[in-house]
Amino acid sequence: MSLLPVAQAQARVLALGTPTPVEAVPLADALGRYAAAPVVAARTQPASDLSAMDGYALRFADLPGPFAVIGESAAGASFAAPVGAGQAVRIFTGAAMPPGTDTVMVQEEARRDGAALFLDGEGPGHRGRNVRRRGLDFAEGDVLVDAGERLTPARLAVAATGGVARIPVARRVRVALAATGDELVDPGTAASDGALPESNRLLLRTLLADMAIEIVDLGILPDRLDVLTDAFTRVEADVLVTTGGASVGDHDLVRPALAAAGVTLDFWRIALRPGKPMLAGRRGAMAVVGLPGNPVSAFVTAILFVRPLVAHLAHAADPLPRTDTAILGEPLPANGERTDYLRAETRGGRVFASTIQDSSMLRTLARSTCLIVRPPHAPAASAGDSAEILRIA
Ligand SMILES: Nc1nc2c(c(=O)[nH]1)N[C@H]1C(S)=C(S)[C@@H](COP(=O)(O)OP(=O)(O)OC[C@H]3O[C@@H](n4cnc5c(N)ncnc54)[C@H](O)[C@@H]3O)O[C@H]1N2
Ligand code: MOO
Repeated sequence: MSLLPVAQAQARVLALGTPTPVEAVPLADALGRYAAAPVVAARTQPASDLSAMDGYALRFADLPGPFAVIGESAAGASFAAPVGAGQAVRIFTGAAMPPGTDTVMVQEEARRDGAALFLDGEGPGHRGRNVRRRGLDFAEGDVLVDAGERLTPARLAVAATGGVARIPVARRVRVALAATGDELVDPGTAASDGALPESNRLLLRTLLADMAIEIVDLGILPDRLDVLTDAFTRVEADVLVTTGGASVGDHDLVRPALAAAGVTLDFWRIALRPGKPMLAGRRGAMAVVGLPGNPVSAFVTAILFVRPLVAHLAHAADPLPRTDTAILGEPLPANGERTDYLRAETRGGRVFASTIQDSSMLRTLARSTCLIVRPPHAPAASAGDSAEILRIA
């Protein structure tokens, strides 16, 4: 079987999943989810012309005054009577402009003598100065958040201001996690020399922690065909993610166990380093992604495939990770046929790839701030060249 290019593999993984049903949730519960329909403003903001400053509302044409102060307008307690020529109203930030006024004189430039008001400074430079016009931010009926956009704190705040109380989002995505390998033990367990603390489920759980998911933890499974097959047959989830046992060794039993559990394989092996032995398939509506066991390979494939798949199920319009551009601090050799994701650090505004790029080395990964993306057959690059990077810290 030939190696699948990364972009094709991503498209095929996304196509394996069915976006989950929609529920309307209160704004405070919608963080990190994706709007399943456009969020539309139910009101105009500001709903009327408002003062942007503490000072005096007046008619620009009457400047430089003097003015007679005839009342006060505060946020939530506006002055409703019409304001005539030569008159002004004391006003505070966020308060409605009284009818007839069009400009605010800031209080730092005002001098009061009883009800008389004098300009004591340059004054507002133009009609409408220090006034926020009705609808400045948005109008009723405007789309505040597009369908498929991620709900960030700022997007939730604008929805609240738009008079929206609940947003339709996908129900939580159920993600089943299984680590495989006879050598693996729970972290912190007193263990023999041959034992290795298991870290991939933690990596996956935490890489997905900012998304609306429910984890179905299948734990650490041994390298036994019957046990793996049984676990993969019973699991109920939107996505099953396994790690380890994806390669060609005698103890790499994930593929045969998935097949025995009724999973149809869509592809196996990607033109990717690290992460080549990844596999993907489905059982009914459940998407299945088998990540390689090496922790760095699991990390890279989780970012390139698992997070996007979960985002796609959660109705994200744009689920793939975004890359940036950075300047190389050192030359890089020409690349082979696989897209390479080099662990790298940023120093002085330039990126430096780690000397050893072994996919077992978590400390190197932990020190890295980005992955340098080297496309298939990229020519050698020099210090100072720009390169595509994926930020990871
Ligand atoms: N003859 C070949 N051998 C290998 C190939 C190949 O093409 N031909 N591919 C290599 C590549 S690339 C990778 S990546 C690995 C992936 O293999 P597996 O998915 O079968 O992973 P394992 O053998 O189970 O484990 C690899 C390594 O990672 C450790 N591991 C596994 N799971 C965890 C976990 N949950 N937490 C921490 N560490 C874990 C495991 O102990 C091994 O050291 O195959 C190459 N071989
Ligand atoms: O692809 Mo493996 O993930 O290079 O080490």
